[in-house]
Amino acid sequence: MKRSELAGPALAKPVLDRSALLDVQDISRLYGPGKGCESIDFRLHAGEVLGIVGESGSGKSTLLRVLAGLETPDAGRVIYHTNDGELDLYAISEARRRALLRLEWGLVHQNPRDGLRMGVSAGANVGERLMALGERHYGNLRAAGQDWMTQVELDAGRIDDAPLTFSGGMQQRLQIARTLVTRPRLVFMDEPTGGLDVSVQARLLDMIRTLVRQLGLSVVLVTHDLAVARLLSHRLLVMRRGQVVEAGLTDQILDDPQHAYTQLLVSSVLTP
Ligand SMILES: Nc1ncnc2c1ncn2[C@@H]1O[C@H](COP(=O)(O)OP(=O)(O)OP(=O)(O)O)[C@@H](O)[C@H]1O
Repeated sequence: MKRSELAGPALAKPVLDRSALLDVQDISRLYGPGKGCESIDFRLHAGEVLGIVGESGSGKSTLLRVLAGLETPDAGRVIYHTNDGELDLYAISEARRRALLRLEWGLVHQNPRDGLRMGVSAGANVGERLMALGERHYGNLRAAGQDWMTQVELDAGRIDDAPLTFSGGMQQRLQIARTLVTRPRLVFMDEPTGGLDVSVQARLLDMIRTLVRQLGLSVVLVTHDLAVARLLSHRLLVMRRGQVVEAGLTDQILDDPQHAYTQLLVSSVLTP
């Protein structure tokens, strides 16, 4: 991202539904001293985008995997607030955790190949997640495929093409369509614009920002790119060597960082 984009406007604050969606309580997952994540606490509210930032190796992806039910923590609890009550993510069965990811949550990987089935058509990639929710009507599945391809600004005329024939940016759009078609209550994104050309990144970011706003999505976003964090996140956690060194509103943290590490992170982006 360019400096000028970092200085751009923050995501407009939605009227937040202040109900808690996720409570993260003293979570640790360490592979070695300072490697992984340690003693992490925060609450995510409905309609909120929480950015997790920090340099490479600071533990962002480890934390995201634990939050998304993909890696068991050494200690701590992840409490998910459903409409029917609370679920303790690692006290429920593996099958129930998998079902959560399929039915109520969404995960956008940095590499779209990790989130798509490359050999089947774009439409099938979108329709498949709906089928997991019980939709069987071919016409409805196809219409949803076309609708979502349009929403992510892909040519719906390419619904029968395999994602293998798409560019990296197009594959990422398709992965987002596949994730959002089921209208998940909570979405995890790991470097969603990483590995793409800057101009492709900027257009994709713009689209993600629009969808987040329109759908009022609740998102946990991992990024090492402060410009991405600025554009998408309402609040930030800054991680260093597995620990959160600073947390707060995005503008406050990026405009007036308090911790020496955050000051370094911000200045290393701002200094040519
Ligand atoms: N499965 C694993 N086994 C051993 N060490 C691991 C494992 N996964 C991550 N680590 C280590 O834990 C630390 C944190 O890695 P993690 O991927 O969470 O950081 P990150 O902030 O997401 O970095 P990046 O942006 O480079 O992915 C690193 O030192 C990494 O080498």
